[in-house]
Amino acid sequence: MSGTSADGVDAALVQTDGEASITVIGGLTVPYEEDLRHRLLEASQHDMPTSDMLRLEKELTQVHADAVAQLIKQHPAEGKRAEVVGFHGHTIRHIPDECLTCQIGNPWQLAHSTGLKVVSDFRRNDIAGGGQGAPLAAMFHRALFDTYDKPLVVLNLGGVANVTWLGEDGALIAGDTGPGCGLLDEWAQEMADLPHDSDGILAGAGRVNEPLVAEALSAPFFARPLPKAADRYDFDHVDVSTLTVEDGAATLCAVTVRAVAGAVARLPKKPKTLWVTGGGVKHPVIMSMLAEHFAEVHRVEDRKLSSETLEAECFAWLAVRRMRQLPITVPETTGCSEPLSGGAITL
Ligand SMILES: Nc1ncnc2c1ncn2[C@@H]1O[C@H](COP(=O)(O)OP(=O)(O)OP(=O)(O)O)[C@@H](O)[C@H]1O
Ligand SMILES: CC(=O)N[C@H]1[C@@H]2OC[C@@H](O2)[C@@H](O)[C@@H]1O[C@H](C)C(=O)O
Repeated sequence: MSGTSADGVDAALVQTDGEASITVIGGLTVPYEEDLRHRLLEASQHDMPTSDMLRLEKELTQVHADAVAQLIKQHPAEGKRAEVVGFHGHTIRHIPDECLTCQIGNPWQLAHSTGLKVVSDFRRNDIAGGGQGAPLAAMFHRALFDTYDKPLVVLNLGGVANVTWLGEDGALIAGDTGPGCGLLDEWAQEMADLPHDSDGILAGAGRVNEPLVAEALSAPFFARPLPKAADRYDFDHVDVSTLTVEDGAATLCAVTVRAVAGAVARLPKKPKTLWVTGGGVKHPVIMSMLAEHFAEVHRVEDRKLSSETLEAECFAWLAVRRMRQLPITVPETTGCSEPLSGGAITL
């Protein structure tokens, strides 16, 4: 999995039936070199010449192949028994309202490098079937949190933020809520030359500008009910450029958290617990702002799950579901018209 933050490839080795049986054997992250990260972010925002895009795809795929090789080397006995790689690739466009999405990554190259079957292109069947193409993690969250006290919400704080609401009797609703840490990353890079607001050092010293939060959240996206999905760059209208670096960071955290709270408030029942995953769990200001809106907030680590590799585990699980012809999306998770399988198999 290469998430929208473009910080690297997360990989996980998982033994699963694509249903309730999920055993995570190991996981790791291979960070991108600065130049590759820069070109991925560039390609995600601007049209890129085709040959440059193909070079980018080839290099990106090679990092994924290296991640698989490292993981198998770390766990040789289980690694030898690996059957399939779930390969999300990297999203460079997501425009569900036009039925468009694009994840780059060459499954043939990965299949040759690893000697394994590859499942890729997870989102386009959902889009073709009337869905938003994201989020895809909802059914995995349901499988993981099946025995927990409901209703609950799983919140992923990556570049974009997405939630899965789980009710009693297996009910689920999912969707993207708005920005995750993406806007904050850009702000930290532009204003402080930092890759991100590490440990909340900027936001922790700032004050929230309420009028700017209200203005940011007045965009039509935030009024739409779940399920809905967004591109990482759909929130460029959020403008804190008049503020100091610290106040801007605090205000961006508030935008992320209020958007989550607003989306969850419109769900059928208040969650008892919010389980948080993704890199945002390491941001203390975001976490303490969440605690102002939700009675119980936990990192997924509190239940021995990994916020770093949960999405990678999800795509392993989804790959197995694809091999078994099981659905990966339902109308409540993406708005697709019927439960749909997804993913292309490269033998
Ligand atoms: N120590 C830290 N302090 C504050 N924030 C952090 C820290 N470590 C990571 N982050 C945040 O987490 C982000 C990465 O999160 P993650 O890897 O879950 O995103 P992603 O998977 O790329 O995104 P998406 O889920 O949208 O695809 C970083 O860009 C940064 O904003
Ligand atoms: C189009 C796309 O890549 N969307 C990502 C992004 O990052 C978080 C959020 O937006 C989520 O909808 C999705 O990723 C996760 C893995 C998902 O599909 O569940």
